[in-house]
Amino acid sequence: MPDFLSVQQLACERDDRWLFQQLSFQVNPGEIWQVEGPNGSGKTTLLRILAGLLAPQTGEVLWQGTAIQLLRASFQQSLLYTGHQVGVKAHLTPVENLSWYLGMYGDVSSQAVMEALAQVGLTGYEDVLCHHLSAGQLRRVALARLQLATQPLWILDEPFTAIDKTGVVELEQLLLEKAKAGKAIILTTHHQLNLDYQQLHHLSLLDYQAH
Ligand SMILES: Nc1ncnc2c1ncn2[C@@H]1O[C@H](COP(=O)(O)OP(=O)(O)OP(=O)(O)O)[C@@H](O)[C@H]1O
Repeated sequence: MPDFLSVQQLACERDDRWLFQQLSFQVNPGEIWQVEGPNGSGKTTLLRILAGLLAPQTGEVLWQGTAIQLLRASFQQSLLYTGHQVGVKAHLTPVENLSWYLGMYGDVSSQAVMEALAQVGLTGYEDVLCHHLSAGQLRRVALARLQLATQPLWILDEPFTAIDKTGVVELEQLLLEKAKAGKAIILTTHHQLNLDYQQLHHLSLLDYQAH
């Protein structure tokens, strides 16, 4: 049985500078991987490579044994990727955003959408246009997607940005619950995850810098 996601000998150069070299690791269901490193060390770049949005100079990413660039659509169907931007449409309400987003992955009942919004603390804001919401509330709309996401692999770039203390604890618990249910989660955050979980791994990009 091949690894779920296998990262092999990646190297990436930006502006004549190697961000990382000889970077290999394997991700399996139930694992959470926190990618660490200072500003500019290449965390977002690595996540974009893992999501198939950027090609590395060398190395490859295999999804269940096959290089992701050969899989394209089937890999994208298996992946939930959230970038730096919240990816929420300002001219739609939270309900409309979630319905639109989830519609791409199949039917989700409106009750499930309302429950997901309630779980991220947006009760009462379901039908407010998103451009009237605060930065943290917008981030929470994006996080409501995680409540409903069915993809087995999650790649989350800075999901804790703009989230208040209560939201941070709630998001940590959500990630834990989903990992225990079998999701594989790779994320970046400058926040120290407060998770007592044996399958939490730390990957420091400082260990893969060129010497
Ligand atoms: N499109 C691009 N073209 C050229 N260089 C880029 C591009 N995007 C990022 N870089 C460079 O790559 C390096 C790594 O950037 P990246 O965004 O991956 O870092 P990061 O570790 O995620 O940083 P932060 O913690 O600040 O979010 C930076 O030096 C940046 O200037």
